[in-house]
Amino acid sequence: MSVDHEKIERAVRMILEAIGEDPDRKGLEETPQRVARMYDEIFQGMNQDPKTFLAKTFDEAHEELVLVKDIPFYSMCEHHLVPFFGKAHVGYIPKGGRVTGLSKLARAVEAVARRPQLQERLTTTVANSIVETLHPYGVIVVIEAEHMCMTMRGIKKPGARTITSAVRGIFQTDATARAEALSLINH
Ligand SMILES: Nc1nc2c(ncn2[C@@H]2O[C@H](COP(=O)(O)OP(=O)(O)OP(=O)(O)O)[C@@H](O)[C@H]2O)c(=O)[nH]1
Ligand SMILES: [Zn+2]
Repeated sequence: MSVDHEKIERAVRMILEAIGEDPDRKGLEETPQRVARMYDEIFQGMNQDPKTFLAKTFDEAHEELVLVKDIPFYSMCEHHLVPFFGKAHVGYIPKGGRVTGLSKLARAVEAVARRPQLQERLTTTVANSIVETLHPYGVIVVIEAEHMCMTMRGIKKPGARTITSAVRGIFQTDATARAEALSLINH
C-alpha cells in the first residue's frame, strides 16, 4: 500500500495557500505531486515490518559478536515533521545458528526509520525486532542523530547530537560484553 497521493496533494496545496503562496504559480504547480511521491518514499516503512527482513536466516555456528556500524539513516521527527538523521550501530550475538544477512540489519533500521518517528522508539524497535526474530544471546543498538527541529528552528543548536542506546540480553547483564561492543562502536 502506498500513501494517499490525492490527500497529500490537497494538504500541500492548502499549506502553500496558508503561508501566503500561490500554489498555481509556475514553480509550485507540481509541488503537491512531488511531495506526495516523496512521502511515498520516506514513509515507506509504514508498510514494512522489520522482522520480515530479519527472519531470513542461515544456519551458521557463529556465537560471537556481529556488529554493523555506521548505517546511515534518515527519519522524520513525529513532532515537527522535519528530518532527523545520523548513524545506527547494530550488534548481536547469534544463538542456535540463527544468523541473518548483514544487509538485513540495515534494512530493519531503514524500515523503522521511514515512519514518523522518535529516536528512542527507533532504537528500541530495532533492538526488539532482533530479539523477537533471532532470539540471540544479546542485542545492542546505538543511534546517533542530528534533529533538524533542534537546528533550523526552536532552540537552534546545530551540531548537537543525540545518542540513544538499547541493550538486551547479555549486553544488559555482562559489563565486559557491553564494554567490548561499545569500544568497537566508538573505535
Ligand atoms: N525525546 C525526543 N524528543 C524529540 C525527538 N524529536 C524531537 N523531540 C522533541 O520534541 C519536543 C516537542 O516539544 P514541544 O514543547 O511539544 O514542541 P515545541 O514547542 O516545538 O518545542 P521546542 O522544540 O522546544 O521549540 C521538543 O523538545 C523536541 O526537541 C525525539 O526523537 N525524541
Ligand atoms: Zn522535532
